Amino acid sequence: MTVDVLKANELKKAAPVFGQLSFDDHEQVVFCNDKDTGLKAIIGIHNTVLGPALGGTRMWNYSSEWDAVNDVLRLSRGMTFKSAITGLNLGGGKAVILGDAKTQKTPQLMRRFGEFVDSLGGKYITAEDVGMETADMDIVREVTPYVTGISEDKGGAGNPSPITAYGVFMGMKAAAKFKYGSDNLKNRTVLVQGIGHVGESLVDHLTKEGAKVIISDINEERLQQVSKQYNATIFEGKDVYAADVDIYAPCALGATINDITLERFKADIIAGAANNQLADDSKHGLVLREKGIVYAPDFLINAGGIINVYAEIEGYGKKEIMEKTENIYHTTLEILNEADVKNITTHEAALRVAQQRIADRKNRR
Ligand SMILES: NC(=O)c1ccc[n+]([C@@H]2O[C@H](COP(=O)([O-])OP(=O)(O)OC[C@H]3O[C@@H](n4cnc5c(N)ncnc54)[C@H](O)[C@@H]3O)[C@@H](O)[C@H]2O)c1
Repeated sequence: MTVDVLKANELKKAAPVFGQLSFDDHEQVVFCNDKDTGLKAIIGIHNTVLGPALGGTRMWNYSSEWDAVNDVLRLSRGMTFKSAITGLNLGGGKAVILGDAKTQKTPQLMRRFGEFVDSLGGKYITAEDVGMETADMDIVREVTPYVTGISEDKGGAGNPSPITAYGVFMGMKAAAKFKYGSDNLKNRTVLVQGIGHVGESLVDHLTKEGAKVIISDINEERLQQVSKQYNATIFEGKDVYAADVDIYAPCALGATINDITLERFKADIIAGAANNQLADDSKHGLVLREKGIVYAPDFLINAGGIINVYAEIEGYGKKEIMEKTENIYHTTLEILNEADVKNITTHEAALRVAQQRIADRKNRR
């Protein structure tokens, strides 16, 4: 998934890895190459103070290798803060495989990728992300124990996406409580951008709550199917960012909140599953605050998936998974109030909590 923050030309001007803004003190970056299977992958390990770096693998047809490097670095950094704020003993990491998941993903390629993960001896633990299925993680499991998100019949916690969607729903309700004084989303208009694994499940929760759901996706077939199943309205306008809705839920790409889109938002609340929604954390977080748009930090409210896969390591069950995910409601409300009191962005408020937990652990060592 390309990120709008720095384009290839700008990245080239910076030092290739250590000099990138997104490098941000990564502990280790591993480039994996295998001619026989066509595998080209990058594993980013941002921080392991709290535990092994856990984060999914994304397979995406990047427009350049620079975009892939930038994406994996931004994503693995985000995982550090996601696990820290959620109270999990995990560090932050992520992997990207360069290529088209529909045409270039083979069992051989996934197995080879698993061998690279295994070579890190547990410092990085993988899972699924965009372009990956639970079945792919089952293949990775054949060659390494350092994988989560495997099938339930193979001892895993299964597909994390429905849990992620539930956490996003909780975060969205908390944001509504903060903005409107009530967390009831009945009759609120919610635009869900991207109705993939997480987006569709979010549509399900919203529909059951009685919200007016509008959906947008680049996949026409999915649009028709989800619209029919949940009686959701397909977005017909030209500009999804200017849609006249109460809540915008980005569940597709990162960096959709950027210099170009920011001026156009009419929504009161932004709460969605996509990672790295703010193209520039501090700059765009501040503009949202000035415009009075309540932004529920992505790495806080989309943590349901990591809570689910962490169960495979810690051995807790569905009940605890759901309780921890439901708690996203309270944490989100606390962070929104904290940001308000301290007059800082909601992203900054969440980041401070996460960074403090990491600093405390480091000091105790
Ligand atoms: N799956 C999880 O548990 C999880 C956990 C945390 C964060 N996330 C993040 O949530 C987002 C969605 O994850 P997913 O697993 O549902 O992915 P997915 O690949 O299943 O779904 C993504 C959907 O977005 C659509 N899409 C792509 N570009 C679009 C565009 N420009 N406009 C509208 N739609 C577009 C795709 O067609 C697809 O339907 C990703 O950013 C992912 O990193 C997912």
